[in-house]
Amino acid sequence: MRDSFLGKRIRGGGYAMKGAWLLLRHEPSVQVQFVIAVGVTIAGFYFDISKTEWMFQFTAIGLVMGCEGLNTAVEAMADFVHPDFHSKIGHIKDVAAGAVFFTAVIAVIIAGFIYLPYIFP
Ligand SMILES: Nc1ncnc2c1ncn2[C@@H]1O[C@H](COP(=O)(O)OP(=O)(O)OP(=O)(O)O)[C@@H](O)[C@H]1O
Repeated sequence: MRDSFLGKRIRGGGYAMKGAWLLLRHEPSVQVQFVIAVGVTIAGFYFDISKTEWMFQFTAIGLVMGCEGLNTAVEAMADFVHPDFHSKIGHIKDVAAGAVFFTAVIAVIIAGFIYLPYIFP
């Protein structure tokens, strides 16, 4: 069972959940995003948003937190392979952070589309 197709997939899922827990436990940026995700989920219940709005909201949350997790992995990898200061490492980290920025801007726009009509009817 351990080395079967299903066994490997189940083990992979366990590693992924461990990684998600590590991000939530140790990464301040992911922790902030998690608090914001809980906040907008409460807001979603408060304003009784539609099913489509829930889908966009969860897509935005998943995009931002997923991208932030990958950015954290890129930063850790960069620091591991080249702990010293190097302009190439700086470029790699800036580009990875830029990817998170794209998703964060889109998430703010989606939040505006969802909540502004409820707040200013
Ligand atoms: N080794 C390095 N060489 C060159 N520039 C670096 C290096 N490390 C960091 N930088 C620069 O500093 C910025 C911040 O890097 P850092 O690794 O501290 O990430 P951070 O945004 O502070 O994330 P975190 O708070 O999660 O550590 C990078 O985007 C990059 O411009």
